[in-house]
Amino acid sequence: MVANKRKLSKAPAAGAGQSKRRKTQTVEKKRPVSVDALAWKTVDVPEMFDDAEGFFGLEEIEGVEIVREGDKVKFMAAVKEPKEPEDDFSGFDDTPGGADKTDVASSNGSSKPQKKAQKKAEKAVPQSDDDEDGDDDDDDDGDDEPSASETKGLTKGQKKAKRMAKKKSLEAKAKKAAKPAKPVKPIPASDGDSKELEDVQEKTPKQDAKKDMKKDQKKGSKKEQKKVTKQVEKEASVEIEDDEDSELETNVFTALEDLPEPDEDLDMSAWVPLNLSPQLLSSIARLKFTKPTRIQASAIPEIMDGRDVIGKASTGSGKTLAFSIPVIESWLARMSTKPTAAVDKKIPIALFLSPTRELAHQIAEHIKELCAGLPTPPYICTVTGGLSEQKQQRQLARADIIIGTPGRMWEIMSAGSAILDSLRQISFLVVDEADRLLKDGHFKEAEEIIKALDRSAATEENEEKAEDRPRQTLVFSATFNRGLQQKLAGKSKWDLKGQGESMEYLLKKLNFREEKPQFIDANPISQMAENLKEGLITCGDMEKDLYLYATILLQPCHRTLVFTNSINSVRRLVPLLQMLNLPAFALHSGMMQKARMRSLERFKANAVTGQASANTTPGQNSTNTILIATDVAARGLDIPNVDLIIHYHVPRSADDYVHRSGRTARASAHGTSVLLCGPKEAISTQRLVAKVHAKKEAKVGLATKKNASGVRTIDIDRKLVARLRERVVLAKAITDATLAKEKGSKEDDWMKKAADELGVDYDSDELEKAGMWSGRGSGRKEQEKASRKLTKAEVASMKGALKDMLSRRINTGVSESYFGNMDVTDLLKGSQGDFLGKVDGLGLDD
Ligand SMILES: Nc1ncnc2c1ncn2[C@@H]1O[C@H](COP(=O)(O)OP(=O)(O)OP(=O)(O)O)[C@@H](O)[C@H]1O
Repeated sequence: MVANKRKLSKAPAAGAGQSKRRKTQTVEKKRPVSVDALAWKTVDVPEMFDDAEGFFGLEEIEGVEIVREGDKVKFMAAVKEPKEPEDDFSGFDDTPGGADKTDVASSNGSSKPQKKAQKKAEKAVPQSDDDEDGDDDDDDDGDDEPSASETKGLTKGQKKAKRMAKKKSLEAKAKKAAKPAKPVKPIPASDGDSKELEDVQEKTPKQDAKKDMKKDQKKGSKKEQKKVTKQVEKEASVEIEDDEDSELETNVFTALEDLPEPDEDLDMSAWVPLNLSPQLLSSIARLKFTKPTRIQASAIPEIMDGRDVIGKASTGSGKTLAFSIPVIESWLARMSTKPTAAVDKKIPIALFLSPTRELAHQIAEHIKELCAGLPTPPYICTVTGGLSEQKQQRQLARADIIIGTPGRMWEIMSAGSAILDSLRQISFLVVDEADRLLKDGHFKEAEEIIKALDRSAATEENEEKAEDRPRQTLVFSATFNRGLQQKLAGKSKWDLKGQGESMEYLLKKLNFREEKPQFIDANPISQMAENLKEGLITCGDMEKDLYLYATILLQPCHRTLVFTNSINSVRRLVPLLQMLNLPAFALHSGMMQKARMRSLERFKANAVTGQASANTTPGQNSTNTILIATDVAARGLDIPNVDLIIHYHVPRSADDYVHRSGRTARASAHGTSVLLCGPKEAISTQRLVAKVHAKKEAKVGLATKKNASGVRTIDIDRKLVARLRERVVLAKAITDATLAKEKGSKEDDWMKKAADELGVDYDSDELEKAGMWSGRGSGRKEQEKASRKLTKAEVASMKGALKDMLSRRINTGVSESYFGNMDVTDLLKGSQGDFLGKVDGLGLDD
């Protein structure tokens, strides 16, 4: 094994002996290259595979020598550059605000052909859009890692997609049998050194791929130059050992080096009643948190007293530290009494469960920040899907605190890993966002995890008695259903027998140590954050894109988070806003984990404080970054300076509304939440608002301007919005054309290949005529067809027209004949660089 490794590392070393100059010239010389540094060509598969799970992509490569050394394989190729990781919207400029700059036909006013193309576009892409009402098939309910029961119930389309993928894979295997030495490997690893290549081959969980490769190696000669096919998981979980993982993990949230030094003069007396250790107090001072929040002040002493706690407090009120501080205190106490025991036999002190991957990583970062000042901070391990399981298994073995999503956690626990034994000895089980985590998609895994934790290590069969168990249970959220709250608060009977698959049932399963856990409700009156302003804009069902754009332009802010109810909407809105020069990024559960993390990083990184002014060029408004997300971003995410939340689709439940809106106005910050409401959503919106504000006001409903609490109807300047229509229609036409072309060519390619293999003629028009595309979605198909028919020149011309429009400020209604008498500087002081004249924003500040 060692000898082999030496051999492998020797090959590049020989090259290293050459002069730098010679090295750069040896372009054609074959050298060992990582699988992912090869110039893979994507084999198109139809779009219907996009939402299915597992392997759905194929890539191929030619001109690669495969060299076998012992049980290792090297790929020899004349490849210069490592391949860039795939991005989500290949057809669009990845740079925020990226309306295509090279394709522009003219920037000097709309030319005749531009106008013609524009008209054609407006015809081809009507104002209506199936997607705007959120009634898509690709709902994303904000849960990560669907349970086994969920994947079992695949839709017809997904099953068909799986069947076809299987067929394709069998065909590929059959071809491979004829041509040996075609290694198949799942998912690209990133940085292409041969060590990583070994890791991928040794550790990939995709056993089929491994078997295929071994077979090929046995059959093939030592050196064969063949066409290699690799399978790619598209937007699915990636199981790859990769240094980039840890880099991303630590970069997503505040880097620890950035932490300020403790301020000696800080008055920390408000923390004294909590009896924290001087070490931890100094760590909190470093974070400049001079007093505990309400939930921290109430929950920390109870937890430190050894009680089980169910904590409820509004979004952004510091719940993470409320349950983390006592865990760290307990860990410090353990370290001071028996550090060697803890080191000898690593028993983690706590297991935290989170419903989403991003939240799990964020909790880890918050705890790391808290512990940054400690002489020996605890080792924290995140166990989430989408990243290398092998690496997580290794980290688990030395973890003091484990933070995981139920899906991946159960995957590891159920594999009979040694970690089970030590997990049974944890001192804390923390369930964050409990109302989400203990139901729906996570129910089964959560139940299994709890059962496994309670099984006696000795018998493996019997559950331990609660009093014998060392574990405290902490359950937190901003929302618990009202019936449950009453039970928890002792107002009705805590009798949860026979509740079936409900949250109450699982809470009972949590086997609290006490008959009744301590229920702490830090915000019994309102669930909403104190400094949140809520507004509602009514618009036509099919005008949401226009009103979304108008809201973003009218409300100057640093970061805007837009929530939709479907993945398709995210996929469509991101390029649409980019086409309108707005810096938009995507986040949904169909994305690969690294792409998700990258989006979050970009969303956080781009924001620059500062208002637009007369000097701001149109199109460079003061909204610095926009994240378009499904409910996967609704829970727990703590991103600074998010000042505006837009609900593009009305949320499915009042709780979702609370959590989405809670991404702004966190801690003591201010923020705004705006619902875009079409006529179809009016009733559900009324109900939702009534539910959310039920306790705060006797008379519930939408608030008037005078009645400032609750959700205010925003009197948006409709004339001004109308002035934005033309550019939105044009941007939408360009976006739809690009998306339709991409989708169309994939489908056509696939059908042609299938027809070829069957030996029949392929004619897409004939297929359509034969009614293959009729039924649900046929209207959308028609639109797509019309969009696809736009020529390249027409699209380029439309881009030119759009660029021209975006370069001009939007007149707010000032007659140009008065310009001579006006103070132009004052005139240009719009709330955004996009407007000529002053605009009033959304009017929620008065
Ligand atoms: N005592 C404190 N003083 C000031 N800021 C604090 C304090 N405790 C926590 N914070 C900060 O408040 C913000 C929100 O905290 P946290 O993410 O824990 O909220 P949460 O209650 O869990 O919200 P959600 O319900 O949305 O998950 C974080 O940025 C955190 O650093």
